Amino acid sequence: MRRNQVRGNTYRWEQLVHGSTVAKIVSPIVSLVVLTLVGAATRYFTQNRRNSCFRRNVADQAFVTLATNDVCCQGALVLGQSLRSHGATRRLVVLITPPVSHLLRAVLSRVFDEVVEVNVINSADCIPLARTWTPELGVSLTKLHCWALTRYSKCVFLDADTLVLSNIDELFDRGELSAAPDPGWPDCFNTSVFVFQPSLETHSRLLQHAADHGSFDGADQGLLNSFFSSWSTADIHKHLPFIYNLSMAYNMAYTYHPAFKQFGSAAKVVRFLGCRKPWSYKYNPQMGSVVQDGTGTAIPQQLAFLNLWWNIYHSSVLPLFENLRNVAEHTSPGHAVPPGGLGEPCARSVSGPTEPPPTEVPPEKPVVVEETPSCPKECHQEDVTGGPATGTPAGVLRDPISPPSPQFSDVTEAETPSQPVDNGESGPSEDTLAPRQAPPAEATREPAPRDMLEVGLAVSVSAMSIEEKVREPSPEEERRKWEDGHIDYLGRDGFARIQAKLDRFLQ
Ligand SMILES: O=c1ccn([C@@H]2O[C@H](COP(=O)(O)OP(=O)(O)O[C@H]3O[C@H](CO)[C@@H](O)[C@H](O)[C@H]3O)[C@@H](O)[C@H]2O)c(=O)[nH]1
Repeated sequence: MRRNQVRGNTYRWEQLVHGSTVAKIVSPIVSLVVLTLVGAATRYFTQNRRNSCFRRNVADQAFVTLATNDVCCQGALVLGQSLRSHGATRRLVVLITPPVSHLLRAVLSRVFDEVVEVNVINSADCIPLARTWTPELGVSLTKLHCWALTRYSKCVFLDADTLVLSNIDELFDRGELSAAPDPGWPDCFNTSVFVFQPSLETHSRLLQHAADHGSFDGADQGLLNSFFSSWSTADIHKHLPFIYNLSMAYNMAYTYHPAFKQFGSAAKVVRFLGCRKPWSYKYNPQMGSVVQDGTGTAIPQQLAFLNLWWNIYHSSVLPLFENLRNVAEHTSPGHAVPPGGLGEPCARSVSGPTEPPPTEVPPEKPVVVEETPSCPKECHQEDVTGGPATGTPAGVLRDPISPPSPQFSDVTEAETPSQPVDNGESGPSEDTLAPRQAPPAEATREPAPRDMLEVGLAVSVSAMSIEEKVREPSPEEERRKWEDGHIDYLGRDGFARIQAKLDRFLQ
């Protein structure tokens, strides 16, 4: 009966509609409006779903950086915090090498979802590369290991000396290999920022390519440009706009100043090119500005970015050290570090893909380590680098998939995929927090001088600086060097010292 009534109503409506001239005019308009509304609603819901999907962390994509020593780790930390503060929705991964100290590993694990230890690829070990080898840059070849991060479907690599100025998640819409032109030779891409697709096949082809052809600049950029040699002509979509890799060289005026004036404000990633990095400057926290010391005065455009870098360091990185130090002070020596790391995370701990990105540490947080205006630089170094109970790496993973390469004797032997891998679903397991049982394969090679760098922080009310110091090799490292045939005949292993040791032994 109800159905009949409905039918009756429909009939009357049709009669009414078809019978009236007004209805004949109104009907298409109503249909059009209804269709438009349905279309808009569909678009709205689809878009919303897509947005909410992207708002969640996308677990199989990552921003990746590299830091082979404690000094570069300072850059990686600022980069990581800048990504977080701009709402990066992908995971953050930092590749480190064995010389990175336990303290820095612990701090890195507060900012990055994964701290992955890889082997140093040093072009000095490879004859074809040796022709153009420069020790400073050779280590950057280590970034090739990013292709072995196959738990991610796509990644964006950023050098540790880059700083993110706004959200750059859209880079994940690009394919491999997307990069910005190098300012020095725009037919080459610059390898400070690039989009890539992890693949073990590409990884081993890259290593093979390095061994077969070397690198025309002795570093990763030459190698990657000759490997992805069609970049300049094949696909314009793989050319990232320059605003994703704005080069800032110290005390060098920008070569195309009008363009900088016109487009500079749209920059999304800035890179501190060359030998003088932000961490080489002194910073005055009261003024919120780097201290110009006359040795390579920064130009105004660069100064703004340098100040921003230091501002982030001061407000969001320094508290992480402070926090760890506090925790270490409350942890008796030999105490196991609890799962989840050392104390409360300042920035973040390992989180699942659905957790919202952590917020930056509020700038109000007190950050001064020691308030001693006239203290000499060295006096606070141990405050940070030598604190107790920081000897346990927190959330540090070995790279599970670095295949060995005959050309690179220092490349890690492949580890079984069954090794604990942080899947990002929970905090680091006790396994991953435990000190490594066996030294990594690559630790048997002699670390390059730059790899032996540690940092000290000199902090006073009016000046802060990150100080590089060359770490004395441990007795274990000394022994390994000796066993590997790296003998310091003129110094530590000189005949006189050996004789003295023998004499002592024979007494
Ligand atoms: O001792 C080092 C040196 C470098 N790096 C890493 O490698 C990157 C590049 O090294 P950098 O000293 O910044 O080189 P630049 O001369 O500023 O950069 C150019 O030259 C490098 C070598 O080709 C390329 O990797 C860069 O992409 C390219 O912009 C750094 O940001 C770090 O991520 C380390 O981890 N440890």
